[in-house]
Formats: sequence, structure tokens, C-alpha cells
Amino acid sequence: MASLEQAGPADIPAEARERHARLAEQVEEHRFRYYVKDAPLVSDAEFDRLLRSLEALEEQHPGLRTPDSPTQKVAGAYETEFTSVEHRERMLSLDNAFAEDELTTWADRIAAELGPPDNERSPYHFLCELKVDGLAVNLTYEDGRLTRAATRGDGRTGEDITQNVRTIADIPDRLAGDRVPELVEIRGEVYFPGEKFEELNERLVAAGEKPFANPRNAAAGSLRQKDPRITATRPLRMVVHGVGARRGFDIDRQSHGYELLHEWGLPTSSHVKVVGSLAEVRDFIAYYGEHRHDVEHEIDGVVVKIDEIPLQGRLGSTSRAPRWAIAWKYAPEEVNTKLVDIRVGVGRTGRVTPYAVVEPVTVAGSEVEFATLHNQEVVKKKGVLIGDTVVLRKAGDVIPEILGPVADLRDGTEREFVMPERCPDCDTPLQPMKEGDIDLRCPNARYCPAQLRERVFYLAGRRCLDIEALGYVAAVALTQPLDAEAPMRDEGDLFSLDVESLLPIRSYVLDQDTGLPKRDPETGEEKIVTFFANQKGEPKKNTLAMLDNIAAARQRPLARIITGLSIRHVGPVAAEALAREFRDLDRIRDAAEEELAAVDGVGPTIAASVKQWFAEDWHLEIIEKWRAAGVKFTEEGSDEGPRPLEGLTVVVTGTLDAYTRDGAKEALGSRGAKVTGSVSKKTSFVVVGDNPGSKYDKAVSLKVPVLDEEGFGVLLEQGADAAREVAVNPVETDGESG
Ligand SMILES: NC(=O)c1ccc[n+]([C@@H]2O[C@H](COP(=O)([O-])OP(=O)(O)OC[C@H]3O[C@@H](n4cnc5c(N)ncnc54)[C@H](O)[C@@H]3O)[C@@H](O)[C@H]2O)c1
Ligand SMILES: [Zn+2]
Repeated sequence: MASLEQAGPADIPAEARERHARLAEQVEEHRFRYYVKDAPLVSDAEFDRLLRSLEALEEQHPGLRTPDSPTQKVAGAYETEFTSVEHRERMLSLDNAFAEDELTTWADRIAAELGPPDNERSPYHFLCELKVDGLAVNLTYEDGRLTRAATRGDGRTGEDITQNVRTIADIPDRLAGDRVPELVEIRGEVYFPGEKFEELNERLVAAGEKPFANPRNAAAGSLRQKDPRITATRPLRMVVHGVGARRGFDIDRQSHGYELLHEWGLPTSSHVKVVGSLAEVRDFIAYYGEHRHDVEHEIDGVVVKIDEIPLQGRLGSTSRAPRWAIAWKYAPEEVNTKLVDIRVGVGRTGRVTPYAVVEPVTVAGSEVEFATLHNQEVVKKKGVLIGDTVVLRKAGDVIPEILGPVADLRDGTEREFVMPERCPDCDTPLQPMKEGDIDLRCPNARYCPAQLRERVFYLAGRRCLDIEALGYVAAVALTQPLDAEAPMRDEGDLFSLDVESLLPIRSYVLDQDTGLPKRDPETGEEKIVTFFANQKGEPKKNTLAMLDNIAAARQRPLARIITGLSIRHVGPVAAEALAREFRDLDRIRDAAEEELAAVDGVGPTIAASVKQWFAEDWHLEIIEKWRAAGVKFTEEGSDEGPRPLEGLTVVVTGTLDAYTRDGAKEALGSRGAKVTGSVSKKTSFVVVGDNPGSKYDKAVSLKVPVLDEEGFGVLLEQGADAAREVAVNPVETDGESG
């Protein structure tokens, strides 16, 4: 082999050659794991980085860029269990752009060859499409019949998966219409719908098989089954995005080609747009950067193509990728990291939930250390073990979650998570919420320090008593001080706090996500604060402000007080309904369960929970203490005010900056609007925050006026007519618009 290693020009240092060989081998190994095993060991982002290092090295030493370098190939040519078949026309990969200037460089290179897009001799267009995160497939139709389906393989030769592809409902066996061609190769992407992914992994784990790390691998693994009957049980789907060899028809523009494919009954995408400038390409990229999760399949980027087919031919291809297209990649939302531990946290209502502690990683722009695991069943279903390398996903504003383990990296030291039998904070034996429930809770509602702390924090929050200066650290200091009696043994003490007793209090600073003490980054010691007093032992400004705010909170509207009681299932909306109906806390206490259940927006579950809450003596004591302190438990004529939005039906979707979901509902409800959960033709407005989901699409298709957060403000302050004026016109993304 020595002769091979010395094959490059003599001026390439041995070190560079060795590094190149090592990187190339790694890339090949990862490709094998990805394309053949459907079980990668590293995240796509890590793989892309490896490939980029290899490219950079070849940039430095062009002599290393031999035709068999992984940078010059579509992927490896592997022996697999499938019969290999030749594609009539090569299947290529795509060049990637990870940054603005790479996109500009691509467009400049095209302009150097063809002139600017609007040049007179031969103007051209950019076809913008979504980059479907799936598995590339080539379908051959002869005289309208599906005769073969193959994976991409090395671009020339792929694997014959015809029988498996025939089980996919989206893919017609026969092309429709009367313009069916003699021969056509259709290129597209088979994907596994994200919402069905969890279910599949659950089934696999239950059957003792390895779960897939993400939907892309699930698609590849499901399609590349020896037994097509297994493929048939998987909900695979397809999107087509290109044409290979063809006979018996001609197309001048790729976008026109899609119209033809659609006519033939093939699953084309509705998210394509033809534009005339790079600026509009950037708008498309930005739009789907925002709406990445509103699409029916996962996307990892946007593909930009020159729409004019003759110009595609003129620009040509390298051995690996066409020059007339480029893939813009969005920031990765999935990373691999180590699952260091699984711990449990105790919530406000006593619910005990496991969460993952992972080696800190940056994903979707923020550092992640914890991920939710919901309950012990979820841990089992995902098949993760403590010590596993796991795939962690953080999509937009959504809480980080663990998709699954990279099972092939296990070394035997991993261990299973065991749900504790006792509360980590008060050692009380845990119980199911009710018989047969998966969720466990700590029944020690009154004295469990974690529950009390969380309740006090919530009670002081914006949707309840809105006590400024009583945040998480203060809640810890009030309920769990170090070596002193707690100023608040329960909520009943809130209005009788006095400044003298607060001053000496020292406490840990607990992390809000985990309830664990924060540490000083330098010394590593747990942080301890004297929260209420300054160095001279005098009350801090904040402490005085907190006490003033507590006094003022006695006048809060009844609904907010009810919300603050942490009655299970009673959020701001139910509290509002109860307050409006009964106007007095004592009347709610005395009402029969049926009476409560009959209230619009309450129902039997909430009614039962309210009755249970009032059946606890210590709860009644809280009320009496508060009453003695001057808290007002009655509501005078709350709904006699003007109801300017009477008659409107509004849907709120996505996250708003200035309102919680419930806060937005309350603001609408108190002005007389009806708030519902689903969009129909009768909906007056849909208020859309970040990551709005399918309701937004529905609003667009039904032409219901859509309000952004600013428009929502206009609706609340100026009414429906003014809001209609500022309703946003959603970007139409279906079909072509030249
Ligand atoms: N994690 C790993 O170990 C590992 C190993 C190998 C590859 N990978 C990942 O696989 C990908 C690389 O694979 P690649 O070479 O196929 O390149 P690519 O995914 O960057 O782009 C090429 C592919 O995009 C697909 N595609 C999706 N939507 C398309 C559209 N609208 N128009 C045209 N094509 C579209 C095509 O099938 C095409 O083959 C990268 O994301 C890489 O990170 C990961
Ligand atoms: Zn407890």
C-alpha cells in the first residue's frame, strides 16, 4: 500500500496525505452506515463537517482530489442484499450552501455563464423547492407502467426496490391521462411522516428491535426491507422533484414538468415557487425558515434550481452534482449527545416527571442541557438507556426532546432508568394520579417543598397575582430557606410576610428547569444568596417592592385568584368561567358538582377537581387567612363592561411574545369574543404567533383573515374593522408565480 500513499505529487506533505486518507475513510464508513445500514453513528451536521474538512484539505492540496475521493462521488458503491440496477441517466447529489456568501457565489457563477437572470437573449428563473429529508428514489415508467424502482446508490447503479415501492400508496402503478410517455425516469424523495415516527419506534422497541434515530432513517430502513410485506405496514410517502431519462415528450421548464407529473398522478409538491431574482430566493428561504415545521414532511433546507431545462444542459454537472442547482441548508435541529442521567422533577400539582440530563450541546441556536421525557413509559418506549449517545432534537421554540438512542454505539456500560418509588424532595411514596394512570405524583401536596415552591412561583406569576419581584429565586427563599423556618409554610402566609423575618434568610439558587442548585462557575460550589437583605443587612429595594406588590395583589380580579390556587385542571380559562358565573369564591365552594359542571367551559373533570380542592381543610385555611388579610373574593359586575368583540369567533395559534395562550384567550373572552380551537369558514380571525402549525394553513385555504401579534393588538384596542385592515396576506406558495 505504500506505493499508493505516495501516489500524490511529491510536494504534498505526508502529514496532509495521512490526514486525507483518514478523513476519507471516516466519510466512507459513515456513508456505509447511513446508506446501507440506515443507522448512522453521527449527526448529519457532523458528517457534513467531516466532508467539508476533506474538501478544504483538497482545496489546499489539489493533488489529493483524485476521482475516487469521497468528495467527487455521489456516495459509495456498496454490496448490499438487493439486486443492483443501472439508472438510465445518472442520479446526482447537490452542492450545499451553508452561508449567504455561498449562495451568492453560486448565483455569480451562473451569471458569469448566462448573464443576469433578466438578460435579453435568454432570461432565466430560479425554481425554489423544499429539500425533503428522505431517501432518494428513481422510478422508471415505461408506456405508463411502473417497471422499476431503485435507490440512488453511487448515482449510476442503485438497489432494486421495486416490490417495496409498489406498497407506497402515493406512487401510482400506472400513469394517468392521455399524454403518457414512452419512457420516463422520475426522481423523488420517500419520507416517513414525522407524526407517525414515535409510534413506529414504540412498536419496534416493544418487539425487542432497535428503534430508528430519526424519521429519515425510518424511511430508508422501512423501504430497504428484504420483505416488502414489512414495508407495506409502514406509512411511507413520496414527493417527486425531478426527471431523469425521457422519451416521447419534451419539457422546456422544470416547473412545467411538474405540472405534467401532477397530471400523471405523481405526488408533486405544493411548496414550489418560480422567481426571477436572488432576492426572492432569499425570501423563500426565510419564509420556510420560519415555517419549517408547518410542512407535511421534514425539511433540511431549500433547493434552488435554474428552471429552464436547456440552460440546465448548458451549465452541466460535475461528477457529483449539477451546476444548475444548489441546496441551502438550514441550521441543524438534531445533534448527537450523551445521555448523562435521567432524573425526576416534581411539578406544581405533584406530578413527577423524568427528564434527561445531557452533555451540553448547541442546537437550533441555543445551549441544551436538559430534555423532557414526559413519563417513565416514554423512557421505555424510546428505548434509551442512561449512558447512551442519543439524537436530540430542538425544533424552533419547542422544548428539546430525545428522539432515540444510537444503539450501535453502546458498549455495555449503559443502564436502564428506574422510576424512583419516593419523592426526591420529600421522600413520600409516589402514587399514580388515579388508578391505572401512568403519571405518578407526590401526594404530599401541603408540605412537599418542591410542590410548594412551584405553587408559590406560579401564584405570583403574571397570569395569577402578578407580584413583581417575586420570581423563582424569591419563591425558593420564601419556602426553602437554609437553616431557618420558612416564612411561607403554605400559601396562607403570603399576605402576612413581614420584612424583619425576611432579612436573615439565606437560600440556594435553584435552576427553574430542574430544581437543582446552581453552581458558581469558578469555584464549582453551590450558590447561596441572601436574597432579601443587602450587605448592610437592610431590606433591598426589591424586597420592599415585593411587599408592596403583595399588598396590592389583594385586589386582583377573582379569576386570577382562582387560577393562583393551583386547583388541578383549573387554568385561567376555567377560572374566568367560574368567576363570571358565580362572582364569589364562597358560592363556588358551596356549589354542587353538577352546578359547576354545567358552566360553559368547565365540565365534569374540572368540577370534580374543584370539589376535591375545597374538601381539604388546609385549603380552606388558606382562604380564611387571605380573607382575614383583606383579599377580595368577590367580583362586581365583571361582565357588565363593554363587549366590543361580541359575535366574533377567534382562533389563536402559535406562540405570541407578549401573551401566553391563556392570556390571549382571556383578553378576547373579556371583550366578548368567542375563542375556539379549530378554524372553519365561520372563524372571524386567526391570530398567528411563531410556529403556528396547520391552523395557519387552514386559515389561508379558507381565506380567513390572519392577524400577527401586532394585528392582534389592533383587534383588542380598535375592534374588528380596524383589524381587518391590517390582516396580513399570507404568502401563497402553491404553484408557480412567475
Ligand atoms: N449522518 C451520517 O453519518 C451521514 C452519512 C452520509 C450522509 N449523511 C447526510 O445525507 C446527506 C447527504 O446526502 P446527499 O449526498 O444525498 O446530499 P444532500 O442530501 O445534501 O442532497 C442531495 C439529495 O437531496 C435530495 N432532495 C431532496 N429534496 C430535493 C429537491 N426538492 N430537489 C432535488 N433534490 C432533492 C435528492 O434526493 C438528492 O439526492 C446530508 O444531509 C448528510 O449529512 C449523513
Ligand atoms: Zn414530595
